[in-house]
Amino acid sequence: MAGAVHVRELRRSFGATVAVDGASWDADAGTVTALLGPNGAGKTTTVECLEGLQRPDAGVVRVLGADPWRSGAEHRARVGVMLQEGGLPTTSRPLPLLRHLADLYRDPVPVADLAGRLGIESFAGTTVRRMSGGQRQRVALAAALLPRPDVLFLDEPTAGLDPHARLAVWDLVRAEAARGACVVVTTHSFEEAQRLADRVVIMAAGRVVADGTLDEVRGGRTLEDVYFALTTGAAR
Ligand SMILES: Nc1ncnc2c1ncn2[C@@H]1O[C@H](COP(=O)(O)OP(=O)(O)OP(=O)(O)O)[C@@H](O)[C@H]1O
Repeated sequence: MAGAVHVRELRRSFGATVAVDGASWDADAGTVTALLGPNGAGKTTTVECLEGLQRPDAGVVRVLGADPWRSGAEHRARVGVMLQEGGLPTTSRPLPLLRHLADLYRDPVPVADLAGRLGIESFAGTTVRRMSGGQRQRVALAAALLPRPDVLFLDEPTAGLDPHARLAVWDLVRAEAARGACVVVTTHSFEEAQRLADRVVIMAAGRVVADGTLDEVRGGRTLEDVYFALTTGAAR
């Protein structure tokens, strides 16, 4: 299905701060889109509008053809979300927590599969409170993948992960796209964008300053050069 994620002329302000200033881009099923941009560029605000956590002031956002602000439980079950903070209950251990979440879904990925691929067994006895940041992130990612979502939003999924875990996450994300999911990843890592993404959207000061396939956006230069050329002076 084309156009799994659709953003048109999106605007969202907080008081005098225009967080998103008329952004437009699309992402298709079976692809990974990397959303890049300096701190404060409007990436999280855009993604939260797509997740139905924030309401746009103007413009249109659609996920799987639905307005995420008004959509119900059935729609939400098709959308996987991994937030930076994780939002995991602090006294849980990872495997019972994931098994409990799996029970909420009709056809979950087996917990043992995800736990194995993300190396979660090695800290199975640790409560969320005592986990390292990277361990929490792996559990949050496993939780987002459990329902086999059609659309997956990942906010800096490998920030702070060790190199082995990073590779495992990249493999899993590519596998999600290969089975047909539309994956949107916000990242500050050029390596991550280049390893993962079919398409790249670069935001600066609330606007989209580049949008295309990785090769289109690079245009024969490095992604890093293009990024700095388009975003320097736009940080806030
Ligand atoms: N709830 C809020 N109240 C006030 N201002 C906000 C709020 N959320 C975001 N902003 C502002 O909107 C702008 C865009 O923030 P946003 O979090 O979308 O950026 P970002 O691109 O995700 O940044 P980062 O890379 O740091 O995560 C920033 O100036 C931020 O301070």
